Amino acid sequence: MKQIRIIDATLRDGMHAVSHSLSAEQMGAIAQRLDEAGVTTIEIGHGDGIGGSSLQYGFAKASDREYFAAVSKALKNCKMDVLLIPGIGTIEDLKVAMEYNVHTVRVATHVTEADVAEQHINFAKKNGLEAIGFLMMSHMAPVEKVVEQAKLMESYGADVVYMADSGGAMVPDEVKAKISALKAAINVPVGFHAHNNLGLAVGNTLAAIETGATVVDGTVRGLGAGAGNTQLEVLVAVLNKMGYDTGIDLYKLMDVGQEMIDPLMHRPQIISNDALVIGYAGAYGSFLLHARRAAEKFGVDARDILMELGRRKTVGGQEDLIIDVAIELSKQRKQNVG
Ligand SMILES: CC[C@H](O)CC(=O)C(=O)O
Ligand SMILES: [Mn+2]
Repeated sequence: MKQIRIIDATLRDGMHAVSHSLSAEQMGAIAQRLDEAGVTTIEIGHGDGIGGSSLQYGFAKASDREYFAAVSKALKNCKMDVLLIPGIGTIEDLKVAMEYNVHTVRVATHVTEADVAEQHINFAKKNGLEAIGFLMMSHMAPVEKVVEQAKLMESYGADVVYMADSGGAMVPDEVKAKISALKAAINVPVGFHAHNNLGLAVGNTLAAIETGATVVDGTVRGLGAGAGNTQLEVLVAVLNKMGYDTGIDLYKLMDVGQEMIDPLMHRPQIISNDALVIGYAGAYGSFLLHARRAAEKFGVDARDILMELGRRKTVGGQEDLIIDVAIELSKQRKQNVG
C-alpha cells in the first residue's frame, strides 16, 4: 500500500474554533483517544502556538506547561508536536515543551519570512527534535518565492517543509503547481496544511498528495481556524479508498469526533459567509472570531472587515488591525448615513 504520514492538528488549530478554551484534562483525554485510533503525531496547545496565550491572541484555558503535562501523560505511541511562531513563541517556551518529551516542532513563518526560523530550527535539530518548516499564507507568494523560502527552511536543517494554505484561499491548480515545484526543488519531504474556506480542503490535500506531498494535516471534524481544516476522518476514508495506508483506524477516529469533539464545539464547523470571505479575500484563517467580535462591537459587517484585511494583505500577528479596520468602516458608515 502507498504510505502517507498524517499530522493531526485538532488540539492546536482546533483551539482557534473554541477560542482556546479546552482544559488540560480535555486535551489529555482527546490525545489519548487519538493515540488509540492510531494517529502517530498530534500538534497541541494554543491555536497560535507555544507562547500564544495573550490578550492579543486570546488567553487559553491552561498554560503551555499544563497542556504538555496532560498530553505527554496520555500518549503511548503517538508523538507530541508543537507549533512555534518566532516572535510569539521563543526558544525558552520550546525548552518547556522539551521537558515533556516533545518530539516535533513546526517552526511557522509568513511565506516570505523563512529567515526568522533559522535559530529555532537550528536549536531544535541540535536538541534532537524533528524540525518542520511551516510556510504560512502560501497563497500570497508566487511559486518561485515559495520555493526560495522552502529552500531556506531546508538549509537551516528542516526535516520536512510544509506549505500552509492558512486562509483556505488556494484552488487545486495552484496547490499542484506549488507542491510539484517544491518537490522538484528540495530534498526533504514536502507537507501540506489546508483550510476549508472555499470547500476545497480535502480536494486540495489530494491535489498536494498527487503532486508529491507525503505529509499532510487534518483535524477531527475539521475543527480549526476559519472554516476549519481538512476533516481528518473524511480524508482517512478517502485515502483508504485510494489505497493509501495511514495507519489510522477509521471507526475509532470517527468515534473521537462523535464522542469527544462534537460536544465541545461552540458552533458547527461550516463554511459560514464570513469564513467563505476569508478564502475569497485571502485573509488569515484565525482572524474569523476576532473579526466577528469587532463587527458586533462596532456595528459593521464581518465580511467587510475581512475583505478589507485581505485587500491590505494583512498577516498573522496583525490582529490589532482588525479593530482599526472595524472602527474605520463604522466611521465611514456613519458618514454615509449622515
Ligand atoms: C496562527 C497560526 C496559524 O493558525 C498556523 C496555521 O495553522 C496556519 O497558518 O494555517
Ligand atoms: Mn491552520
